[in-house]
Amino acid sequence: MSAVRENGVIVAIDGPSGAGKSSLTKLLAQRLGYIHIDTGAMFRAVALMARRAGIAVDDDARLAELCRGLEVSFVRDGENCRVLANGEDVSREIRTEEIGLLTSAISARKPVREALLTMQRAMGTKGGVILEGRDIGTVVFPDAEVKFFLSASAEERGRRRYLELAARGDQATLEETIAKVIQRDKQDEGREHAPLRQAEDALPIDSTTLSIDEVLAVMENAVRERLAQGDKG
Ligand SMILES: Nc1ncnc2c1ncn2[C@@H]1O[C@H](COP(=O)(O)OP(=O)(O)O)[C@@H](O)[C@H]1O
Ligand SMILES: Nc1ccn([C@H]2C[C@H](O)[C@@H](COP(=O)(O)OP(=O)(O)O)O2)c(=O)n1
Repeated sequence: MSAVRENGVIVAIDGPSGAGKSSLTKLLAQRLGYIHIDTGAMFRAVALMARRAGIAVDDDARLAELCRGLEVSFVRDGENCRVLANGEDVSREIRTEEIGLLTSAISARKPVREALLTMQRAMGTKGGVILEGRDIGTVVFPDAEVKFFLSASAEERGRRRYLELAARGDQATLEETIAKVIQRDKQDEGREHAPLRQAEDALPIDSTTLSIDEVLAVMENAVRERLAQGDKG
């Protein structure tokens, strides 16, 4: 059990694409007054900048150089959070399915993981943060006080992503979207460095048949129970 941190505890929410990590992290952060750290957005920013620079996904030397010169920051914009890469608002560009697939490949590269690991630990060490991603509870903050592993069936996650894309005018079919979700799962789970997996001490939540509010209630209760324990020393 780690010493009480300056700003509160660290909450880790890991899980596959479409499980609800971003939605729940945003809501839980609002409920707790915590900072929301979208680590996926950080990897997406790297992928966007690499594509712009024409860097191949396996060119580790150039990816390492890119990361050394990259600052990813989050700026509150009312209810939402803007993602800045070296000061440029890339919030929309990083959310395309093309960047999502490219990110899955680039995030498997060791120099990229090492660079973002340093940034993520610097952002969260004092606590009072909720980090969402694939390896928060296993690699970034193995001593996080509260860990969740949020999942859902591939079909349900594909359906959610399909509805999200359709709302943005994307023409992808449901079948195509489910296939892409499964492809990303395989890439995220099968890579050598920091693969997606459930931490042994994470609370698993299968959201396949749960609403966002039902998942939020489970998460908020678990965090408040842990905070109460901390008060007892
Ligand atoms: N439990 C749920 N039930 C129904 N829809 C959900 C649920 N959780 C998330 N969603 C929806 O699914 C889509 C993907 O959620 P998101 O939070 O982006 O997942 P992730 O960050 O894990 O990829 C969003 O449109 C979101 O509103
Ligand atoms: N901590 C993290 C976060 C994301 N990634 C990788 C794996 C994902 O395929 C991409 C994009 O992550 P993101 O969370 O934005 O993707 P989803 O919203 O879950 O579809 O980045 C990672 O390797 N480690």
